[in-house]
Amino acid sequence: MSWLYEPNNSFDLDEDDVRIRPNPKGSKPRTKRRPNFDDAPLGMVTEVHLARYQVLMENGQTVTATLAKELRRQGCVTCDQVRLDGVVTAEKGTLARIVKIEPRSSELTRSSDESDSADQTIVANADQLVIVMAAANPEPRPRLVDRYLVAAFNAGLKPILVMTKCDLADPGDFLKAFEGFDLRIFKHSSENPKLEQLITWLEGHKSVFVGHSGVGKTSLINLLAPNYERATGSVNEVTGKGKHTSSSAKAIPAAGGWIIDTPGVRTFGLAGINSQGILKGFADLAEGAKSCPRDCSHLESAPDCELDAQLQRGELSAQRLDSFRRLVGAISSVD
Ligand SMILES: Nc1nc2c(ncn2[C@@H]2O[C@H](COP(=O)(O)OP(=O)(O)OP(=O)(O)O)[C@@H](O)[C@H]2O)c(=O)[nH]1
Ligand SMILES: [Zn+2]
Repeated sequence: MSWLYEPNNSFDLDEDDVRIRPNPKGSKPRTKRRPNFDDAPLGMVTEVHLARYQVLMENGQTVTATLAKELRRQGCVTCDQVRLDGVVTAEKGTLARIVKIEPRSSELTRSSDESDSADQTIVANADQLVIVMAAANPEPRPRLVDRYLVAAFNAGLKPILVMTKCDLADPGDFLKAFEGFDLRIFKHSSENPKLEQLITWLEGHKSVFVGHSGVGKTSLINLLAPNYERATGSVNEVTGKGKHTSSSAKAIPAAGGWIIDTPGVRTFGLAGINSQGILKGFADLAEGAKSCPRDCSHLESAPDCELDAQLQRGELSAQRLDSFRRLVGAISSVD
């Protein structure tokens, strides 16, 4: 448990409170005693750039801040609710300090495909994932949508699939593969944008937009947030990959909620995600799966999978089970 959650009455120090560490400089030993920042000014991180955090405060001002050393290991990301200490003003050249990160309601992480490297949290506290795919040019990629769906369900985010460039091709056939998911679908064409339905879905939510290069994600965000100019140079034009030091998710107020643009995030690794995470997107299957043998893969090949028994008894939809198994298959093929 971190020092942030220490009860207020624990400020009487005794010897156990002193952290013993090698102290070559002979400076004073550090103690656990720290101020309580529960009432410090609160804001939301809208962007992280080169260890500087843009924090939108409750009074509408945007303050630039650094992250207290104690919080660096924990990490602070876009949409984190944070408390500030120091010079909390929007004045140029001043720097505040993030001294507390409020508990997160969700974490969207880009887990690596190599299980030994660390996951990278991209956005905190979001509740929707908007998957942007083009109907053509570039061709839609069903496997990539599956990966995004796994990431969304695992993080507890509601997915929305936006098909762009519907003026170039009819995405009807492509979309048939996604009928078995709890997934809202929006068809878009920049030639004739009719965004009302999408805007109602975005209202009051924090929605993370993801998509691979060229699908029209920036064009769409610019339509939804006309005052937003994406910072250029955050994505390498040649490799299409974001530079880790400079690219970060950026939260933009739009459509009565928040749109979070993710330059440089093209795909999500799936290592470390298990079928339990995917079941979060399949409430109708989750109950039955509890009766499965321990470590059941829930795949068609799994012996005694309770989901098969339920299917035979007509208690669940074959389409839903197929869709669930397709996503479980996607994570299994990585391991
Ligand atoms: N025909 C058609 N073209 C579109 C549509 N939306 C975007 N485009 C075009 O597709 C190209 C790519 O659009 P962008 O918005 O830059 O795509 P992006 O997904 O942001 O791509 P990156 O900048 O690489 O991340 C541009 O030439 C757009 O004009 C659409 O609905 N229909
Ligand atoms: Zn099972």
